[in-house]
Amino acid sequence: MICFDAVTKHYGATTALDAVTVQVRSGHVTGLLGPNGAGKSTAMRLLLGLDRPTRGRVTIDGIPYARLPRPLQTVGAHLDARSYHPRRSARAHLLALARYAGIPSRRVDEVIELVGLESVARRRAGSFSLGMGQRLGIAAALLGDPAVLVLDEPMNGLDTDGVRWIRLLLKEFASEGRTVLVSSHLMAEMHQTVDRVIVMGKGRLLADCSTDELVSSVSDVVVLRTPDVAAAPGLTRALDRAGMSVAETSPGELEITGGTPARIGDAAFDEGMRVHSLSVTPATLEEGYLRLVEDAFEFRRADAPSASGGPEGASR
Ligand SMILES: Nc1ncnc2c1ncn2[C@@H]1O[C@H](COP(=O)(O)OP(=O)(O)OP(=O)(O)O)[C@@H](O)[C@H]1O
Repeated sequence: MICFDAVTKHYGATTALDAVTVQVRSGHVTGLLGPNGAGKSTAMRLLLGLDRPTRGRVTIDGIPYARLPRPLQTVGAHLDARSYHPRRSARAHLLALARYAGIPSRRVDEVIELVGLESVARRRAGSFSLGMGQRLGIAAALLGDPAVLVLDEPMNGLDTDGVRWIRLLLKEFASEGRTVLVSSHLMAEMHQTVDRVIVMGKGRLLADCSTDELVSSVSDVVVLRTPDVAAAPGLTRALDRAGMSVAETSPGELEITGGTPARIGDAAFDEGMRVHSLSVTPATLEEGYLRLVEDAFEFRRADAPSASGGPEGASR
């Protein structure tokens, strides 16, 4: 388990992290989400001992990264798709890392196979595409067969196959009881990959919950189609009384939020309306995330006494 305990990080006048306390649990793929500048990379760097917190502590199973006896065998990290020597081959790069960490060289061939780089392993890494660089970075992260995996935007540059591959890899990793922390701006992909989310905004923790909880904070949209256009105003009033919100998007087509198809279908029946279709568009992680971030910052704008101070807001 990774623990951030009241972690603050200042860079001059910028507060990159503001008293963040959160845990990243084992056995889950946790998405670290937030707008640009939210503090995601800073959190990862502090976790990996690449920078020091101004206040607070970050630990991995109770130990700060710098004091881990075998760091590469404990935490595998991939922060940058181009973090290799361009003239070295992929295999030579991994061999050098393995030698440094006391990892047997046969593990290098294992991870090369695991990430699908066998055919290019002896090519200079400088000639790699962004996607191949991502695979090499992930190979390096997996080298020590670590219990914790930390990946910053690992899906960038990967093709559809590659994205699917990494999704399955991370899920399998977590199903073995390991800890996975992954950041990405690709919300549709995150929705399919992560089962927990940590959402940051302007250095603060906005949410720490399951993906399902965040998604269910926004409603599914139900679209009703009817040939009985004249009955639409009556149904709209009935649904409105029942606490749903309705928009007539075209004659005979209503877009309804806050209700289930069963409740809407029953209400239409009571109004004597024939219904030709009721289709549900499920809420997405992107919508839940956007609602959370927008609410957090609107709330602060309205209540903040000054630009530097504001209420704790939407942490939950
Ligand atoms: N080395 C640094 N020196 C000065 N300011 C920094 C440094 N690193 C980060 N910051 C600032 O800290 C804040 C958080 O940056 P960070 O890179 O952690 O955000 P992020 O959530 O990873 O953003 P992105 O999604 O754009 O990668 C930003 O305002 C950034 O400008």
